Amino acid sequence: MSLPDVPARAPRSPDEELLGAQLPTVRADLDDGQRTARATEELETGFRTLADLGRAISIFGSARVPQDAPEYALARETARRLGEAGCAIITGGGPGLMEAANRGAQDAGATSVGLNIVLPFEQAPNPYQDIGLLFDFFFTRKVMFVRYSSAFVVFPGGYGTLDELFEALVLIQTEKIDDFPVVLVGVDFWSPLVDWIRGRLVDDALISADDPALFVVTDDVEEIVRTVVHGCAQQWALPE
Ligand SMILES: C/C(=C\CNc1ncnc2c1ncn2[C@@H]1O[C@H](COP(=O)(O)O)[C@@H](O)[C@H]1O)CO
Repeated sequence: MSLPDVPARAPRSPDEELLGAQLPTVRADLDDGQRTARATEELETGFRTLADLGRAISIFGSARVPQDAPEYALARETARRLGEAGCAIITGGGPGLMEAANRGAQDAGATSVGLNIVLPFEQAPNPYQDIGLLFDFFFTRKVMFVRYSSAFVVFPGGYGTLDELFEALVLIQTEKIDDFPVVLVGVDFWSPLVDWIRGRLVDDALISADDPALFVVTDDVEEIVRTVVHGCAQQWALPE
């Protein structure tokens, strides 16, 4: 079958240049060696920059929550408390709950890290970052969240937040990582998903009966800090 003769448009992002490289409709600007080099460079820069970060927690949540929302205040307070407990805070560096968490880290004088992502639309990094890295690729950035943190604290969010949550759960379930707390903050927000996980995924035998125990759901900052600090101590072989 011959390919249609259509004009190839410029890729809108490095992701599209990579992921659309087989398509006649997206112009291929690089060869595979150059694409590999681009991803490798992101990994190397991340590894070099974060090598001495020490204990850190990743906090995730919606890019769209405004500053006056209760979730913003809770994310800020959670990050502050985790910062006071001696942890650096890592976020996606964007607006909304990412900004709240970076801000809370700085409130505590803890190191505040933003793993910013280049997006096809205009987007400024939030101004509360001590270390800001800029990634073209989501997949290289995701390596940093897991490698450099000892737990994920996940606030309400959309596709991006769910992607980050489920990545961690798959890594734990498949024993790629262990002693890695995942805390879902917001009982009201997360309960329908948790009910579906139990009532559908467990009942249909798509996950094991004990897989829902891979995460904790709470609204309580004390419980978040306790759960996360315990996981950190296990990973870093620290006394509690
Ligand atoms: C969509 C909008 C802004 C997007 N800006 C982002 N900047 C940095 N990181 C982002 C952004 N969007 C998603 N992420 C990652 O996913 C999580 C939030 O996604 P959600 O879909 O909003 O839940 C977050 O933790 C980031 O790592 C303007 O509205």
